Amino acid sequence: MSFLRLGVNIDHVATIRNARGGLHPDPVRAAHLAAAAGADGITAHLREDRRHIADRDIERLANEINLPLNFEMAATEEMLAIALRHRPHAACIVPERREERTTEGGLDVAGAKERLRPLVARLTEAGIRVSMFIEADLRQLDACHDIGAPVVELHTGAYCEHGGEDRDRELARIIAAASHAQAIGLECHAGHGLSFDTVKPIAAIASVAELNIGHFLVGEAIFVGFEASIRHMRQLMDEARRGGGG
Ligand SMILES: CC(=O)[C@@H](O)[C@H](O)COP(=O)(O)O
Ligand SMILES: NCC(=O)COP(=O)(O)O
Repeated sequence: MSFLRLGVNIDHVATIRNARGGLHPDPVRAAHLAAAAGADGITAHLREDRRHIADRDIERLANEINLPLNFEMAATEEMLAIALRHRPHAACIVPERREERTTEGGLDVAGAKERLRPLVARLTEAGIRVSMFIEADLRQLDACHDIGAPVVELHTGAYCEHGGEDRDRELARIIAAASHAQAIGLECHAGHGLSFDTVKPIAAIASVAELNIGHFLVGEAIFVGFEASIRHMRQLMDEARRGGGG
């Protein structure tokens, strides 16, 4: 069974820091703790409104941590310039609306291929591995393949938010999308809203290579500590991979 990487998203360490406008808690310190806890990568989303992660955080993460940095960014010239400046391991292109509380869905790649194609090319030329944050939709997957993106990240928000038959339906969509991604040669990641209660069915999907998880881990850290929160998530992911789905 293939290894499943855990990318820890530290956005909401910065949310707490920004609540008072100071320097504590430091997202880069959180990234070091995540590495010590066994994270395989760090994810950080530099939003246009800088509501949590700041430009200085990205600069320090790029220069100070030894784990691969997955830079989440909107498809804008501003963010492209920042990505080219810091050359993260990966860039995940995500939709953004200033008025949204959090990411509400996947990027409509199929509806913007000619706008996104040059962005993917410029990031790729800089040695940055490009991921597209999309819904579990075969048309979106084919569009990502068409524009040359090597990686997709399937949005798991609807799966996490629903229960019962609706969650089962979302899970089936994600499983089918992950299978299609593998069939057309795309590396498949998944993320958004995952928790201890929801992670195992997603982690059990053999064609998913990476999960990006943040908000829940930061919240759980308030009660058990950041390293323990991450280690628990890692244990659940490993159990799922060994066949302990559920
Ligand atoms: C793309 C995604 O699902 C998250 O990584 C993203 O960072 C969510 O935005 P907030 O972190 O601002 O909630
Ligand atoms: N792309 C998903 C991610 O990085 C983390 O999302 P969340 O766990 O903070 O909802």
